Amino acid sequence: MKKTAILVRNVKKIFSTAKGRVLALDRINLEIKPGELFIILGPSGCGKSTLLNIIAGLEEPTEGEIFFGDKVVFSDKKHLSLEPFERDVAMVFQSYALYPHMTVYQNMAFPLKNLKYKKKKIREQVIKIAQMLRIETLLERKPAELSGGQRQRVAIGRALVRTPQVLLMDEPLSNLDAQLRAEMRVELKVLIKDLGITTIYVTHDQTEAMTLGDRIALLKEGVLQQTGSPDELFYCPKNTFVAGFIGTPSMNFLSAEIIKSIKKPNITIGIRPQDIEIRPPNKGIINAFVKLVEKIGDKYLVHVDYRKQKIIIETSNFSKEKEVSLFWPKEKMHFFDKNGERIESVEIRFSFV
Ligand SMILES: Nc1ncnc2c1ncn2[C@@H]1O[C@H](COP(=O)(O)OP(=O)(O)OP(=O)(O)O)[C@@H](O)[C@H]1O
Repeated sequence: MKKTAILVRNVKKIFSTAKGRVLALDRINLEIKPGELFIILGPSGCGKSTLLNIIAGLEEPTEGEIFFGDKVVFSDKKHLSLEPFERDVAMVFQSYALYPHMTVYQNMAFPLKNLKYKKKKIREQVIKIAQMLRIETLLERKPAELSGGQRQRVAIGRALVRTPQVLLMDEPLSNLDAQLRAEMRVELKVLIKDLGITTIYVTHDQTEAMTLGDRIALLKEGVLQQTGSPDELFYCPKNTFVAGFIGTPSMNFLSAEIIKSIKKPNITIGIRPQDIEIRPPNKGIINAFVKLVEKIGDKYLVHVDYRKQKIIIETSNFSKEKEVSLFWPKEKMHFFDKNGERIESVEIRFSFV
């Protein structure tokens, strides 16, 4: 098996608009492995869809190169750009444009008919994928007779029937309600893994990214912040943006100063809400005042004030104290320099400011 399914090299995208140029992507480098479920994550407008469209061949980068396996599918130097169908990609979007006059079966068979598959082969393939998606009983219905979740399954089925080399998905579950989304997410992962198709999945939802992805690339304003497994991004964020974007509630940030150091004295200390323990006053590291307590399921989110900075603690037991002390294990602290970049230092002596 080839080591790399998709290689994105130094991809830059500038849109020219009436109001000037928009730098949508700035020198993006990615290496996606065969069979990987790879997530492109980031806030609205960060360039996720642009990057996906560029990989699909629906949009051309301003600069850079893209490889599918050993094959160049885009190169600015070679003035080469393959069409989407030449790249053998299938796409699923947020709005699933099914043909309303066709049945589910006909919708799913459509891509295979176009490829001039034999009737028997089409039937076998549609039924196989419909069974995997658990829509085999709906094959004779029209899209209007289906629920949102069922329609989205049909759209996914239609993308998968011809077993493309690469599956590209742009927020495919965002039209579904929260419960259905969570269910579909799990099913989708099982299906993609069963089929072994290399998949790139765009979302702005970090929970979705963390549960679905083998690896995640997190973008901010067209710039790649970090690529890694969900655990790498959660436990070892490269900067304060990644640290704050991944995990709910967000990581707490506290200002501090390095003691006995001339260089970079101001730092930020990050501690996740789940890593903080509430103790009686003076029994922890810092004393703080409780401002608000939220109960979410069987958990409490305790909001406290510490020297005008807000800290959130997630805990499973809390009795209504007003004054508390907070404790956390040393190894749970994340250190960032004044530019927000992670500092990998085992021994940092600091004081809060
Ligand atoms: N055709 C275009 N012309 C000009 N600017 C564009 C065009 N398409 C996208 N942009 C700009 O490029 C940037 C990236 O857009 P893109 O749609 O890729 O973001 P996104 O991360 O997918 O956002 P969302 O999550 O809101 O869909 C934005 O600033 C956007 O306004």
